[in-house]
Amino acid sequence: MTVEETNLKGCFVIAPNVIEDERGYFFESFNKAQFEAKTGIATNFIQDNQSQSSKGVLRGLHLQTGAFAQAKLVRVIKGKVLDVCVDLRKDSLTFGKHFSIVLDAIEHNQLYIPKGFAHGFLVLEDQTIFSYKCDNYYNKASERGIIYNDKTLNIDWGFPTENLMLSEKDKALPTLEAYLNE
Ligand SMILES: Cc1cn([C@H]2C[C@H](O)[C@@H](COP(=O)(O)OP(=O)(O)O[C@H]3O[C@@H](C)C(=O)[C@@H](O)[C@H]3O)O2)c(=O)[nH]c1=O
Repeated sequence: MTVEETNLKGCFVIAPNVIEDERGYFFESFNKAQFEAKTGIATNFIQDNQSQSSKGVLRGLHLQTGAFAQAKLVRVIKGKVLDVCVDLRKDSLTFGKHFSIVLDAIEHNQLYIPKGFAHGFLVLEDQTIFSYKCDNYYNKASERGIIYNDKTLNIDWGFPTENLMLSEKDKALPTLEAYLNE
């Protein structure tokens, strides 16, 4: 696997070694020892999640705060997404900056998102299956979020916004400014 740090410290793009033969392909989707050696980050993933979405669905921007903050290792099993993470670490030089990347089931690329980031993705193909590892359990009371089209964050989702499909919960998320004043 190859690992490349993004413009946001501690946030990495990971490309697995995909081995192809006449039957199809094989790759190690997670290898703790290699991950830790190449990122320098000790991991303890304890929950795996999977979701399926139609094209035009946007999930996010989400995070859990406090004792239930989560680092995530995200990837696409089927289809394609534009994945976005936002640095909300208050002591970070890149606070408020985001990183975005297309993740798909052809490249099998992954994104490691540290604790203290908000995360979201826009689904670019129908029946996309998204999968991720988390290093902390789901805790409803610790869930927070920021509206995907926050003017300060200024994320280019590259998709006509009138066609997006969001949960009622996500439509009601606060701006970055309101989140910071919560
Ligand atoms: C995230 C989560 C949700 N749920 C439940 C709550 C709810 O009934 C249903 C769907 O939850 P949501 O609408 O929050 O699902 P979703 O919008 O897919 O939430 C996810 O979005 C992406 C962007 C992330 O980064 C994730 O951490 C997570 O917040 O699943 C769990 O049981 N465990 C979990 O870990």
